[in-house]
Amino acid sequence: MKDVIHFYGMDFRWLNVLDLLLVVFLVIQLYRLLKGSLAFNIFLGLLVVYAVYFLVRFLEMPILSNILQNFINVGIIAIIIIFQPEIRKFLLVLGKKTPLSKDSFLTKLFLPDKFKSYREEEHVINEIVTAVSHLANRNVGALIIIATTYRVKFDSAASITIDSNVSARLIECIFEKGSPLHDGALIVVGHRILAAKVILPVSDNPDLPTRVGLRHRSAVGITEHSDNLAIVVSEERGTISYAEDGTLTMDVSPEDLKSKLYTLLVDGYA
Ligand SMILES: Nc1ncnc2c1ncn2[C@@H]1O[C@H](COP(=O)(O)OP(=O)(O)OP(=O)(O)O)[C@@H](O)[C@H]1O
Repeated sequence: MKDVIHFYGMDFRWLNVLDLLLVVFLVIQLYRLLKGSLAFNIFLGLLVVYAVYFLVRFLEMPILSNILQNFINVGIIAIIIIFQPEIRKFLLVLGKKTPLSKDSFLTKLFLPDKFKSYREEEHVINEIVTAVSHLANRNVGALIIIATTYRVKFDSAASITIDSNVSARLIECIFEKGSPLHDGALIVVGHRILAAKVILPVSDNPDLPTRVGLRHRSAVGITEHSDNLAIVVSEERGTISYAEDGTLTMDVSPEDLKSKLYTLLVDGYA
C-alpha cells in the first residue's frame, strides 16, 4: 500500500488522514454532547479561537500567533475546569461503547451469568410501571430515579433513607399528596428503594419545552452527567415522561416505559 497520498500537489500520509478523521469525529461527538447546553456557546467560541490561530499560523503572523498560542496553552486548563461535567459525560458515553461495557458483544458473549434469570428485574419493572400508571391516572406527581451503573449522589441531610424492596403500593403511598415524603425524588438502586425526598440538580437546558417545570427539569438534570433513568409523572397533566442522557421523552405510555425499563435493566445484561 502506498504510504503517501498526492492531493492537488500536496502530500499526505494515511496517518494524517486518520488523524483528521479522528478530530472530525471528536468535534461531532462534542457538538452532539453540548448542543442545547450553555456550554455550547463557549465551545463555539473556542472553535473560533482555534480557527483564527491556525489561520494566523498559516499566514505566518508571529505576534498574533504567539498571543493565541499562549491563550490556548492556558486555555486547556480552563477548558477542563469549565467543561468538567461535559467531559465526565463524554467519558461515560465513551465507556459505554468500549468492548468491555455491559452492552457490548464481548461482555454478552463472555458474561458468566448470561443465562441467569431476570425474575428480580422483572418484578422491579412491574412494580414501578404499576405504580407509575396508577399515579398518572390519578394526577399524582412523582419523580423516580433508576440508578444503574453508579449511585446517585444526593444530599442525605435533606432526604430520607428507606432501603426497602421495590413495591408499587409503597411507591404510591410515598407520592400520595398528604405524605410527608411526596416532595422530591425517590431513588431506586438495583432491587431496592434507597431514599425519598431527594433534591436533584435542576437542568438549565434552554431547549426544554417552556411548559415543563422543576420536576421535569430536575429529572433531566440528574441524567445529564450520570447513567440514570428518571421517570416523571406530571401532577398537572397526569402524563408519564422519562429522561435519559439529558434528553426528555414526554408523554409515553406505560408500555413504552416498560420496554424502556427492560432495555435498561434486562437487555443491558442479557
Ligand atoms: N430540584 C428538585 N429535585 C427533586 N424534586 C424537585 C426539585 N424541584 C422540584 N421538585 C419536585 O417538583 C415539584 C414541583 O413541580 P413543578 O410543578 O414545578 O414541575 P413540573 O415539571 O411542572 O411538574 P408537574 O407537571 O407535576 O406540575 C415539587 O413539589 C417537588 O416535589
